[in-house]
Amino acid sequence: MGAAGKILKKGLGEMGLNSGGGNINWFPGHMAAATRAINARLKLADLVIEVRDSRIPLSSANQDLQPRLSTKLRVIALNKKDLANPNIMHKWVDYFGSCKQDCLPINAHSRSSVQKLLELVELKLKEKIAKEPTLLVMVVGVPNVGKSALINCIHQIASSRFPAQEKKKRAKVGPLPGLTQDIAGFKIAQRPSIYVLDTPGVLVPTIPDIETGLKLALTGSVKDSVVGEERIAQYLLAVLNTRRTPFHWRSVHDNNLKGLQKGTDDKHGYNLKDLLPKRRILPVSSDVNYVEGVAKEVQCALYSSLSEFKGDLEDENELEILIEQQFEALQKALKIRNKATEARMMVSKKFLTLFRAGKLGPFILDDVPL
Ligand SMILES: Nc1nc2c(ncn2[C@@H]2O[C@H](COP(=O)(O)OP(=O)(O)OP(=O)(O)O)[C@@H](O)[C@H]2O)c(=O)[nH]1
Repeated sequence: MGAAGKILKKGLGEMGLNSGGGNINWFPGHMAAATRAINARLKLADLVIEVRDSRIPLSSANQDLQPRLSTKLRVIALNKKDLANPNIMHKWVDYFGSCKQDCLPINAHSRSSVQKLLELVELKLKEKIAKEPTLLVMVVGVPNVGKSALINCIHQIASSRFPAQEKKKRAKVGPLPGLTQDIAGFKIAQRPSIYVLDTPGVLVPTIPDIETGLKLALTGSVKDSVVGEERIAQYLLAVLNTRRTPFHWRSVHDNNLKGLQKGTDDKHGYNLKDLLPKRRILPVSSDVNYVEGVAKEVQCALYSSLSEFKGDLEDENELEILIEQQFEALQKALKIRNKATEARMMVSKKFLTLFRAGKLGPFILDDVPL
């Protein structure tokens, strides 16, 4: 386990949680029922689209259901590819290829991306297509990976392919003759008919260790309240520092400094432009600029604190000291003036929001297995 892993283990240990992850109640109440429900519906599916988060291609799987899923015709859709590091993505595609598993990085908000996924699905179903009149595709995945976004996009594509179909086309299907049942889905192909079920199967993520739990929390598959925003932010800082990511933000820092310098230089003289009434800026673009500006401030703060740090990043105690300094630097960068107790929570929430929206850059948190 790296220093990032140790830090979070230590932090969670103080909360009285164990390091194995097995005894933590990550998903109170729903586990067994959810798994039973998915198993029953999986029987009906001719092909399964397993949606995973591109940022955690392995951690966003459900290990309990993998044996079951691997017996089915399956395509793994690595969703949110826009948030994942494109320089590493191809290694994951190669990895799944080496496991003889079809996989495709997608962005569920992009129609052309989902269209490519449907082409792959139709190709995989080609063999079955010869034998069956109606085929069913089911979308499954752990919470928040983008199953609904994908299904909505498939619905749009289906409606343009078959404009006559009502909002919820009902497909008559059944696992055995005589046991036909009505299932709601969208028709994406004809002769034979291929339907994509309109309700996704929500899988319970597997949490074999705390680090996996933290990655799932960081990407939104585990509720923040289960671990706490501060610990998730602490983990994110540990990951960024041990990967030396803030060093990549040097140019952001240098450009920011140049900008500040220019700002003070400009103040020396009057400028006619400053006296004219300001043009109204559309709120949407000013919001975007504001968020970009905040993200830059955060990157500069983390770059400065890491470059000034003289300790050993592999030593968990020293890394922890750096992280404490960075919480303070982030508070300034984010202009949070609340009391110390509230400030930490606010810093964590804003920092996580920036990361989750991809404003700190694209990441892949899992390592490709050797
Ligand atoms: N950046 C990005 N965001 C996405 C993408 N797909 C989905 N999202 C966002 O991810 C969040 C979760 O998407 P959902 O479609 O609700 O995910 P889900 O898997 O149905 O979630 P549950 O209902 O909790 O199981 C939403 O904010 C989506 O807008 C994507 O490809 N890229």
